[in-house]
Amino acid sequence: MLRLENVSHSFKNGNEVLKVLHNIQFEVQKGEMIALLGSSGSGKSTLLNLMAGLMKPTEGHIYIADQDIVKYGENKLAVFRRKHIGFIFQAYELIPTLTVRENVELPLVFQSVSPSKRRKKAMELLEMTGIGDKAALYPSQLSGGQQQRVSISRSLITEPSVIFADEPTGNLDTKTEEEIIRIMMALNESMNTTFVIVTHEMEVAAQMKKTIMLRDGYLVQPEEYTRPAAGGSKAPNASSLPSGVEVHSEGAGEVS
Ligand SMILES: Nc1ncnc2c1ncn2[C@@H]1O[C@H](COP(=O)(O)OP(=O)(O)OP(=O)(O)O)[C@@H](O)[C@H]1O
Repeated sequence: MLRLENVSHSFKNGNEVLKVLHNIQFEVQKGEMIALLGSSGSGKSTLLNLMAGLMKPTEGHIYIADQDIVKYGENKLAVFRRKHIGFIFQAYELIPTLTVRENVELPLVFQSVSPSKRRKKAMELLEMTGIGDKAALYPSQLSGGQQQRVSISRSLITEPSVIFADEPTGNLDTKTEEEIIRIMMALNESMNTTFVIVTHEMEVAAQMKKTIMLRDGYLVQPEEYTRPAAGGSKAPNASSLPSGVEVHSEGAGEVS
């Protein structure tokens, strides 16, 4: 479903080249829900932008639905994104002048789906996320958790191959965070939608069946995440993982 092969990325600042991702390799199967965990600056957003086709990696290949999106030009990529990728953002990113239902419908407007079909599908998703009764309200009339349910409904309406959620509970209290995670897990089960959830919160990651961790741009094993590296920024190795946690770290071991 989603496969990264030897993905590396560097940013250029003047004459300086900063390598922020090193030989990232992993695979996410259809219907899986994984957490991408890492502290601030570890490279999570960069990796997310690459996987979502918003940036191109310096090296490597990214396959989504068996297509290498790295080879795509801008126009093809934009079409591909609309069809295959859904987003959930930390700050919800809802349009304040549209009602809840209209916000959820919006991605289908760009796909020229008829108004009655759009409305029906939006209402189904709002019922599934438990806010069908809020359809006629505006985002500002909703709590943070309710706004995130709108955003989740919107991300699902195009039936994307994969949904990338960037710190989806970052603005929410613990109880609401649990609700949102529970909703995403239920949708993952019932719709078999693939989710990649970016977070720096261990509590969120702990609820996922599979976790991928980044530190200093390398994939690492879970204990490496909390333990400071001896002797500076070293690429860790991966072995003896707790059950249910899958970490791939080919290429780790080099420090450049
Ligand atoms: N456009 C850019 N130009 C130069 N360096 C960048 C750029 N974007 C990110 N970086 C650097 O890349 C590294 C990884 O940043 P990234 O935003 O991917 O981390 P993150 O794990 O998402 O952090 P956070 O949790 O704080 O959002 C950081 O050292 C950052 O300074």
